[in-house]
Amino acid sequence: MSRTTSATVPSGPSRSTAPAIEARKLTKTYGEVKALDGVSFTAQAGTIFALLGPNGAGKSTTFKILTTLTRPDSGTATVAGLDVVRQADQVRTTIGCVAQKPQFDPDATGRENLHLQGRLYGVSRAETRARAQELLDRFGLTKAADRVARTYSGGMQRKLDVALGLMHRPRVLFLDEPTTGLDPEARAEMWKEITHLVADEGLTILLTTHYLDEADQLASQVAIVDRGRVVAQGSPEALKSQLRGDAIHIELTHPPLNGEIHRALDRLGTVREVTVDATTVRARVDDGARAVPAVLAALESVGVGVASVTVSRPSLDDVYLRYAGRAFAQADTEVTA
Ligand SMILES: Nc1ncnc2c1ncn2[C@@H]1O[C@H](COP(=O)(O)OP(=O)(O)OP(=O)(O)O)[C@@H](O)[C@H]1O
Repeated sequence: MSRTTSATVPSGPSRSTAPAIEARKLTKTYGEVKALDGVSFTAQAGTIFALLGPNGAGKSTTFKILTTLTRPDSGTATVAGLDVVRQADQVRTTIGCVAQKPQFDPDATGRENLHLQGRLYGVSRAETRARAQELLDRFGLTKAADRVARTYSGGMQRKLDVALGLMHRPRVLFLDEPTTGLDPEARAEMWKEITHLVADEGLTILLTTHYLDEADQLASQVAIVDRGRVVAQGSPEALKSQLRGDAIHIELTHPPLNGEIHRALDRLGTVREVTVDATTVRARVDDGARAVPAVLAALESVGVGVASVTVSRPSLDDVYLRYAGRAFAQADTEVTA
């Protein structure tokens, strides 16, 4: 199914009105693949902005353009008011960048890694020592500071990577999938650190993620990216509150016959935005609890077996479904496959 529409949802005031990042109609093609097809968004200073999308949506390509690692084919972007193509060198000293792949030297200690990073950025010796200690304390790495980084847990290694990105006190920090591969506890800790960073260091953070809950929890603004385009943008609350009523999620016992479910639910006149895939039906209704008996009866009348029914308030998953025309998990698996 093709995408339906796109939207920008207004939301409440942010801490500052100056844009820290502006992307305008970015395009990028790799051979036959159109990775970006006109990506535009604005992130305000002093906020956390999330680029949320399934695998292959174009998040990393946008990240690479904004951090000057690659150039767009067309379109423009500024970071802290600097053009990412024409003023790439200045952008590099203004931003911190934490890529998906580890950036530390596994055979050096945490402290040595931080000292080296400080020197690479031309930070004075005294400031490097002080900043390294400050970051080790902030990320709970002081005890492990003089152990080689190879011996750190996954969560500690990720924290060291973020600390490296902060050594030169950047104004804007880019985090590419900051919690991928972390266990739930390490993930929660990383979320806490990211939130504190914005408050304590006055940073703007742009993070890419394919975790809906991560964008929902952390970001004051989210741009949902699908197939190289921003299909919806706004605060998580504003995006969700746009969707009227409740979401109904029905797991079927076996794949449905083509068209049967749509016809049966349409006849009820109270069910909208019905999507059906392998063994799942999703739809929206004004009052979930009231609608469920009629929905189940309608499915039974066309011989469809139901394994479970869930009624929930709208989530970012529902927002994605509305604007991309397919469920987030389905899009994630399509590209992986
Ligand atoms: N260097 C490259 N050469 C060829 N194709 C590429 C290259 N980089 C990205 N692509 C393609 O461009 C599209 C967007 O990729 P991108 O990595 O930006 O997506 P993503 O949203 O970051 O996904 P993921 O979370 O899987 O990294 C994908 O189809 C990808 O295969």
